[in-house]
Amino acid sequence: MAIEAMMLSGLNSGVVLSLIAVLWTVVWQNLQHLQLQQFFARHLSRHARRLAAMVDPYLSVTISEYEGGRMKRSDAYEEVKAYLSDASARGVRHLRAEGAKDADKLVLSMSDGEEVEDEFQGARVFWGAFSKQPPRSDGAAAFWGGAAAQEERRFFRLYFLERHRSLVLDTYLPRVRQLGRDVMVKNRQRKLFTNISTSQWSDGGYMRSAWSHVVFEHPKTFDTLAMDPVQKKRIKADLDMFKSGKDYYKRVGKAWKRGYLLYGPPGTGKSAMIAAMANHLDYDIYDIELTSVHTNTDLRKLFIETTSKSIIVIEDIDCSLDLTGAREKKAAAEEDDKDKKGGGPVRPGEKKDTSSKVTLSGLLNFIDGLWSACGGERIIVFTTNHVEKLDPALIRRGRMDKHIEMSYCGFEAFKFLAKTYLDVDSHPLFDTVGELLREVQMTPADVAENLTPKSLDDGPDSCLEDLVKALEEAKEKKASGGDEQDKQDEEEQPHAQELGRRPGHGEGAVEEAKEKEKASGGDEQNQQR
Ligand SMILES: Nc1ncnc2c1ncn2[C@@H]1O[C@H](COP(=O)(O)OP(=O)(O)OP(=O)(O)O)[C@@H](O)[C@H]1O
Ligand SMILES: [Mg+2]
Repeated sequence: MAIEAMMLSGLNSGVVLSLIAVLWTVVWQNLQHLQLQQFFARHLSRHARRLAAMVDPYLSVTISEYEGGRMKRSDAYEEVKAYLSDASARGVRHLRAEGAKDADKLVLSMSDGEEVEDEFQGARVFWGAFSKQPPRSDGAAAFWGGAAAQEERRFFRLYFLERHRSLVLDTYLPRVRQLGRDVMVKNRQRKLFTNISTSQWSDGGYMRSAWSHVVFEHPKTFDTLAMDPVQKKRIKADLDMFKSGKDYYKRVGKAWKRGYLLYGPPGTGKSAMIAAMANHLDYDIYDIELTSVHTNTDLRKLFIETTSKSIIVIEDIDCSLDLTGAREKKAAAEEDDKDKKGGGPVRPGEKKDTSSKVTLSGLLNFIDGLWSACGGERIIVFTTNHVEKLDPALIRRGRMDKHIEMSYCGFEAFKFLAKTYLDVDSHPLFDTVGELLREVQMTPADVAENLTPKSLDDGPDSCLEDLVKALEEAKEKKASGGDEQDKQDEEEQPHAQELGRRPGHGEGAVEEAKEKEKASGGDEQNQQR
């Protein structure tokens, strides 16, 4: 088709001949698997190349799917693929289809062996899509390459006339990448990744990717998250600043990442906040289940496989790792040592120790920018119900840059939820609810549940009555269970004293954190009350 077009446009026969020669070479490269070629290939393709060299003024640029020893997917390849997806739909007979953001739409790209023509400022260029079998690699390379190491190696090759060299290399290709990025944004389906247990990474000799994913479609946004409007505005501004901070991070020599610590009792909206952050930034989420990660090396591999524009989440960090008490430097160093010596990838047939050996030092290393050096634009979020249990080293500034307390529902948060769930700005029961919320602690999750209509007959009146009832019950329970609670607190006292903190829901640590934050002046406190 390309040849026909060239003839029609009246280009000289030398160009046509050269294109034939180039296409001939390409065809033969693609037919490598045929036995027939083994006989002719060596002679004919050499002649074709010689012919091309004599008359061929064409140059080519190859853009492969993987770069850097196949550990990292090439951004350029993805961008070219996205750019060509538009062009592909026009002139290509065989297309590959993938899902797009809009559930009914498909993103089309060229199948292997297809070719598409493009024109830029009077220069005509040709793109070809190819793939070849991966060479047999050793176990370690296959491990680090993951599933990708077993896949065919895809690449695009761009052909253009020598006289268009600088136009193509300096202007056209950067433009293609830029337009490709725009198409990617348009079609991007955000994903929620979860890590596969490391014992399944190497399954009967087949190296799997460390992550599996589903499409991320969480409806929570900052518009439906109940919290102090000033704090919400600040968090959004912080996220916006991060997203557009590429040059800033480069200038100050920091890895382009930011750590958030979300702490507070269960049901106060920590997970909801992560979803809102992902929706606000349009990022993917990588949810790391640390108990399924067996060594520090595995943790590094997981991190290397994350892509930029992502939020890496470790929920309930205090439950995932034994981080209580002082930092056991020696134990951590020993673990690290073991990890370096023998904790690496498990080969097929080897027995896997299933207990997690991820250490605090491994985790610190992970968030310290050492591994984030392999790519930018990543946010790391830890959540915990017990901030007092976390090692100070883990949450110090530079690691967890921003500490956000998510607390029980206050009157402002209640009014916000009433507006969101019931579409009411005021109601005679508001004052009663406000008073009760001052006396008992109820999480936004419980308030939201009470405000959710349970039948078609339910309206603001019945829902608010339900909430008042629930709050009164909680108040009674608190009054009758007060003595018991005091006893329990006394029992907990020794441990709390050991830690040098007051007992209870970690208020001591929270207060400490607040004081420190006041001193440093940099933190967010989501005081919903
Ligand atoms: N501040 C809030 N604003 C709006 N909805 C909230 C808020 N907090 C909680 N919710 C709602 O309550 C439910 C539970 O909240 P979420 O899972 O975010 O709590 P969590 O703090 O992550 O709890 P856990 O510590 O148990 O993981 C969600 O459906 C969420 O939409
Ligand atoms: Mg949660």
